[in-house]
Amino acid sequence: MDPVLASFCHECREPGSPDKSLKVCASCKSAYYCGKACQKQHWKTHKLFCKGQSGVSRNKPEVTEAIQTLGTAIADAAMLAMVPTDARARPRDLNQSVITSIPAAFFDDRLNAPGGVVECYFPGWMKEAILGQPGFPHPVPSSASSAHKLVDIPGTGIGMRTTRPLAVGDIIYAERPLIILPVKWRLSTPPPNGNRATYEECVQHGWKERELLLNMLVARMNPEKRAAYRALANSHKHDGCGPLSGVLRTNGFGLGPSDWQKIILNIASREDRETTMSGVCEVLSRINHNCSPNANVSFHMPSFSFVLTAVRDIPADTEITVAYCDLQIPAAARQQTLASYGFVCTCKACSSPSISDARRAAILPTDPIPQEAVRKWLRDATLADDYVVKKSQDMMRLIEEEGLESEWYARAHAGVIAMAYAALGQRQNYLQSRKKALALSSVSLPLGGGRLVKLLPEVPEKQEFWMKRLRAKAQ
Ligand SMILES: C[S@@+](CC[C@H](N)C(=O)[O-])C[C@H]1O[C@@H](n2cnc3c(N)ncnc32)[C@H](O)[C@@H]1O
Repeated sequence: MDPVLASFCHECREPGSPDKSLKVCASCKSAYYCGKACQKQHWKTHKLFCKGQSGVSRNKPEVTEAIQTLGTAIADAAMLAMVPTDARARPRDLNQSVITSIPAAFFDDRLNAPGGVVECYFPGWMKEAILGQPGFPHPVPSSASSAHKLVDIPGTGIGMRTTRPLAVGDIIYAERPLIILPVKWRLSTPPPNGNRATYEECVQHGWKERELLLNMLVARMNPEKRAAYRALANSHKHDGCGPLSGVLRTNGFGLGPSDWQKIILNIASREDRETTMSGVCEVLSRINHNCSPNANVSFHMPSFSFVLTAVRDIPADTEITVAYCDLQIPAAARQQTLASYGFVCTCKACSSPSISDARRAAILPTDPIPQEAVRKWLRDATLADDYVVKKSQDMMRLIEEEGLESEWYARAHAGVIAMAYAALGQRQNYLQSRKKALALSSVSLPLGGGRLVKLLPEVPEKQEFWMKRLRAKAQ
C-alpha cells in the first residue's frame, strides 16, 4: 500500500479521517474512495487503468523508445492518473516524455501555486527547462481591474465581452491552461493490423492513444477543473477522435518553438526544439474567432500562462475575438481551415471577400528585422526623406482598415516609423510613434515588451538612428 495514495479519495480528493475510512478498489487495490458515489464516478477513468481490465495492458510493450515512452506511462497509469504531485514523474532520460504537473501540485490546495497547476505531457527536457527558469513560477499576470465576462452569444455559443474600455496592449486576462501536450502525435504502440494498417487505421489508432493519454491527464485534475475541461466546446464529435481529443482540437492554443527558444536547453534534440504544443484553457478557450480580431493570446513562459491582450482600443461591452487561422490567406482558404471548427465565418472581411482579399494581398511586410528597412533607406540618398515613414504609414493604414494589428508586421511597421522619425530628428513624432510601436509589441510579448523596447529608447537622442538622415545629407 502506498501511504500517499491511501490517504485521500481518488475522486473528490478529500482526505480520509479516523471516522471516515477510505475503501480500496477490490480489483487493483490501488485506488481509494470515501464512498460508493465517488467510486462510481471515478470508474469512468479508472476502468482504463484498473488491473484486470482489458482496455490497457499493464505490461510494458517491448518496442522502440517512443513506444516505451507511452508504454511506461500506461504501466504506471494507475499511479500517474491519480497522483497529482510531480515527484513520480521526474524524467530519468530527458528525451523521455513525462506526465507531470507544472508547477508541482499537492493534495492540500493551500500548498499549490496561486494560479493553479497545468497537467502536462512532454519531453523531460521541457520540464527541466521550465523549472530551471530563475524564480519560477512568476505570478500569473493580471489586468488592472476585471475587464471581461463570459456570455451567451447568439449563433456562436459562449463568448467573451469587455466590461470596460481597453487600450491597445492592455492585458485583459491571463490563466494557466488546464493541459498542455504536443500537437503532433507519434504512434506509441503498433496499430491493430501492424504493417498492413491503412493510413486511416493509423489515424484512428493515434486518436485512441491520445484519448487514453488525455484520460490520464484529466483524471489528475481536481473535480472542478475536470468538469470545466469536459464542458468545453467540441466540434469533432463525429470523426471518431474521442470526446477529450475533440475538446483539445476545438480549444487548443498553440505554444511553439519561439516560446521554447527563450528557455532552451542544449539537451533537447532539434526535433524536440521544434515541437509545437497545444494548451487548453478554462476561460480563454471560450473566445470566438474573427478574421479581424481585437485581441491576441500569447504564452508567458515565466508564469507558464496564456495571456490575452488587446490589439487595438476596444470599447466597453464589445465581443473579444482572436484568430483561429492564418489571416493573410484569402477568405475562401480561411473558411476551409475554419470548417474543422464547425462554423462558417461571417465577419466583415469574409462578407466582402473580393475587397478584403485584395487589401490583405497588398499588405507588404517590412523587413523582419525592422532596422534593416531603415538602414537601406539611410544608405540610398536618391530616396525621399519621407520615403520610409510614408511607405510604412500606408501599410499601417491598410493593416488598421483590415483589422490585422495582431500580426507581426503591424509592430514591425510601427517600429520602422518610429526609427525613421528618429533618423529625421523629429522628437515629438518619434515619441508618439514609439508609444504605439511598444503597445503593439507588447501584444505578442506581454510584460517583456519585445525587441522594440531595446530598439526604441525613451530618450530620442539615444536611439541608434538619431539625426542620421540629417547628418548624411549635410555631408
Ligand atoms: C474555442 S471554442 C470558442 C467558445 C465556444 N463558442 C463555446 O461555446 O465554448 C470554438 C467554437 O466556438 C464556435 N465559434 C467560434 N467562433 C465562431 C464564429 N466566428 N462564428 C460561429 N461560431 C464560432 C464554434 O462552434 C467553434 O467550434
